[in-house]
Amino acid sequence: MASSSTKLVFSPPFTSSPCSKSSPKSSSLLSFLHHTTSTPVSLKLSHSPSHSRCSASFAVSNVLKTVTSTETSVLNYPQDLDSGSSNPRPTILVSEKLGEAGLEVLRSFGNVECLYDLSPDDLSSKISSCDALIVRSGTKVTRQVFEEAKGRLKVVGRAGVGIDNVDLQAATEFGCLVVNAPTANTVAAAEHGIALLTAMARNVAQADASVKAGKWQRSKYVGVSVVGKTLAIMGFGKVGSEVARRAKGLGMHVIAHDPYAPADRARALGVELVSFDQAVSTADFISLHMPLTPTTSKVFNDETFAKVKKGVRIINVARGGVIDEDALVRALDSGVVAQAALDVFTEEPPPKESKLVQHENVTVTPHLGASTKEAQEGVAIEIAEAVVGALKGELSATAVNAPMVPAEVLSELSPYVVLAEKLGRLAVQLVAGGSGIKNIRVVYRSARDQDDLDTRLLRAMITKGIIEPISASFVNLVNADFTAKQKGLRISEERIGIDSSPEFPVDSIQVQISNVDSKFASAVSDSGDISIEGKVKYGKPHLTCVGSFAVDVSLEGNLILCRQVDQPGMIGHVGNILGEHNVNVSFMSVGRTHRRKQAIMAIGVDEEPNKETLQKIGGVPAIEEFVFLEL
Ligand SMILES: NC(=O)C1=CN([C@@H]2O[C@H](COP(=O)(O)OP(=O)(O)OC[C@H]3O[C@@H](n4cnc5c(N)ncnc54)[C@H](O)[C@@H]3O)[C@@H](O)[C@H]2O)C=CC1
Ligand SMILES: O=C(O)C(=O)COP(=O)(O)O
Repeated sequence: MASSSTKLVFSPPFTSSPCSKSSPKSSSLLSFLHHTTSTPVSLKLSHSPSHSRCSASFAVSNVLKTVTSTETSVLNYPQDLDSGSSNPRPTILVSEKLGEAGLEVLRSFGNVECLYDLSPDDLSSKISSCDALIVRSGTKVTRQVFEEAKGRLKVVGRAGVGIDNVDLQAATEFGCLVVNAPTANTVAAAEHGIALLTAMARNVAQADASVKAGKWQRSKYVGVSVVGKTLAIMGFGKVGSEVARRAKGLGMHVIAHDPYAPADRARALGVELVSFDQAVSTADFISLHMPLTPTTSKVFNDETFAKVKKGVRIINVARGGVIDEDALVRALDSGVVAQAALDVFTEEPPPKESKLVQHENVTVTPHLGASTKEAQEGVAIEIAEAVVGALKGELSATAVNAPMVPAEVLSELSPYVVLAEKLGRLAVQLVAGGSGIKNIRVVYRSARDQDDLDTRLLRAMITKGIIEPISASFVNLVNADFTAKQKGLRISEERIGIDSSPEFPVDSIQVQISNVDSKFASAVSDSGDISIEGKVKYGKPHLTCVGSFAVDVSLEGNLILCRQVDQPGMIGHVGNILGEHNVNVSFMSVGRTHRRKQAIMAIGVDEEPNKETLQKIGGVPAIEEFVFLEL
């Protein structure tokens, strides 16, 4: 049983609910895997006393019905693709050229429309009839697109890596999942980087144009050798690493700057990780491979060019925006930068009269980094599978604005996800109207190791359950944290370790709402919070605790909670009233504090009782309070 030898209590210590039957053990901090938003989620380490003063709980009847399917659609889109439509297949808009193999995957699942020349306005007016949108780098998926989608757009697939053309904040706010295809074009981009590096060093493009113009200028196009030269890779991620590997093969000395790259990956490739200044000041060639973000925007500017080795050569297959293009023109004119080879531009296509593009020491390509047959087929399949998965309500391994949850974790958490949402829905309905909800505490009891319980899904579903009954907001895993923050909800999570089999991820989930009045006083625990607890039993969600009362009711259909004086005949009495009004009881459970004192009756009902039925229940003399809750 319990081993509570470790007395780690982080302030404030949490007192376990009297309902909790599981004995606690030393608790540990629940790790929050990649919690990416700034939502005020706090997590505390606690140790609960090893008492268990649960009132006796007994099921009055056997389960008459089982809960409906607990199959998880964690994205929980606002409307069911299949409902109310003569054409249940989703509509997938592909706005840029996508490989045939990917289109095949999409066509097997939905109606695919390939419209490659949409203006921003056309896209905005088209989008409200689309469930998914697939883009490359040429389509700007702006806030306006999400607004005009009017809730229908469920997923944006970026057939490639860079997602700087998608307004991620807007996507998240609208609960639209964004997925990308981050691996299939890595080699293509690296090969293009090397092609530009060597072509630039040997003036291939300029010499080609010269010969085609009828000239033969051998001395004008004398190049530089790359062997023995120092190449600085800025951004040592997938593409950067592959460029490094190839440059090593060319006999270059490779250094890299990347504040987030693991040193062992660099070491394994024989690459030294250095500071930004060291990289730019020692390199003969600088190759850019970082994403365009607010931090990297125009990171190559006048100040940077003042630090480089005179005559440096620059390659950019990342994003045009990481360079201040006017500053680069100045550096080229002054000879500080000898040459540049650019695949990407701040504005694409760049203006015809662009000084940078027209510069004689600049080699350009029209964003061709990912454009090999092989990469495009790979990217198309990668994105099509991610989009189809997302449309089915699954999370993709390449989700950009939602946690990436492996399929096996999803399937394991599936019944707990259903439980979490139902607990959220119940808890919020127990709040008396008019009282503002601010602080929600979620307590997970689990035998799993701290790193082995990912609660993001559960938290999102509790948030959904709490918010949706009291507002018009639609909440899913993508926008749960954002929406909670918008509504001023503070959700804190706590994990209490228990001695039990770690076979199941969670033993119980408790939802507490603080500083509010309840319309059902018995739901308020000793600590003064509305508190309910649930468990998954036989794969189905059950309510196991209301306030200080233990109950056991399958969370199916709707629920009536009554507090009564514990005396014989109550179950029959209320059961008769419901039966007379044709309301089918699916489950009943009574929990009490002391014999013949107060008891709580939890009654699962298939149909919603009408006002008259509820009044009759309320009129039973021994019933002190009752509440009807929709699940
Ligand atoms: N021209 C083209 O057709 C293509 C362009 N790209 C571009 O290349 C970029 C990199 O792609 P991947 O290597 O696949 O992405 P990645 O995510 O694997 O690598 C990016 C690396 O940049 C690093 N980084 C982030 N901020 C940085 C900073 N301030 N300074 C230095 N490094 C920083 C990251 O730590 C990461 O290691 C993409 O974001 C995309 O914009 C990618 C594929 C094709
Ligand atoms: O994958 C990327 O980030 C790219 O830049 C490739 O862009 P593209 O799909 O060729 O428009």
